Amino acid sequence: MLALQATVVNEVVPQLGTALADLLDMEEGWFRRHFNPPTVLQRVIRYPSTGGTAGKHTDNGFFTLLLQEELPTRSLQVWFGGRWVPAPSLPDSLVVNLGDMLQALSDGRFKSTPHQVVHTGPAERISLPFFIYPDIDARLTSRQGKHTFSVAEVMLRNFESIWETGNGAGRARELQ
Ligand SMILES: O=C(O)CCC(=O)C(=O)O
Ligand SMILES: [Fe+2]
Repeated sequence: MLALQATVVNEVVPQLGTALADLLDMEEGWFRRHFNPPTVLQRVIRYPSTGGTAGKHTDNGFFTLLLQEELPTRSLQVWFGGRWVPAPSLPDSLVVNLGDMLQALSDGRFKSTPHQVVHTGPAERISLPFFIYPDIDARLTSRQGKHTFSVAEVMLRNFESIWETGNGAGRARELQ
């Protein structure tokens, strides 16, 4: 494993995951039990210097850790306070986007983060998202019992929606 992947999986995910589970008021040991191990999807995205975009969407996992190349331009935009806010790429930092599974597990108390990428150059831009899900074999129930789902089934539905039917990711359709 690369040093970056080891830091993400062994340090950032457990610390942030435990803190979120606490905020969600989940029972003692909930994070350890359902993220043993976490499911981590890693992607490398290149936006050419001539420009490139990622349409507005939410990520469908628990949360996403996004490492952005340090550029003076702010291509990642986050929907906040009723408008698109550009997110800076700060040195040695990760952007955290909350995912749809976290929204469901919190019975809607936390909202997944709508975001999009509008990159207009002049340099190329590389981003490295780590999509963090619970154990792929987990079946989870939200804090108030309103949602129950299988992690594997939700992941498969998301894959089909993006890559087979072309309907976009997460809450993409709600955001239109
Ligand atoms: O390239 C980025 O900064 C974000 C990519 C993204 O939102 C995604 O892959 O889900
Ligand atoms: Fe995303």
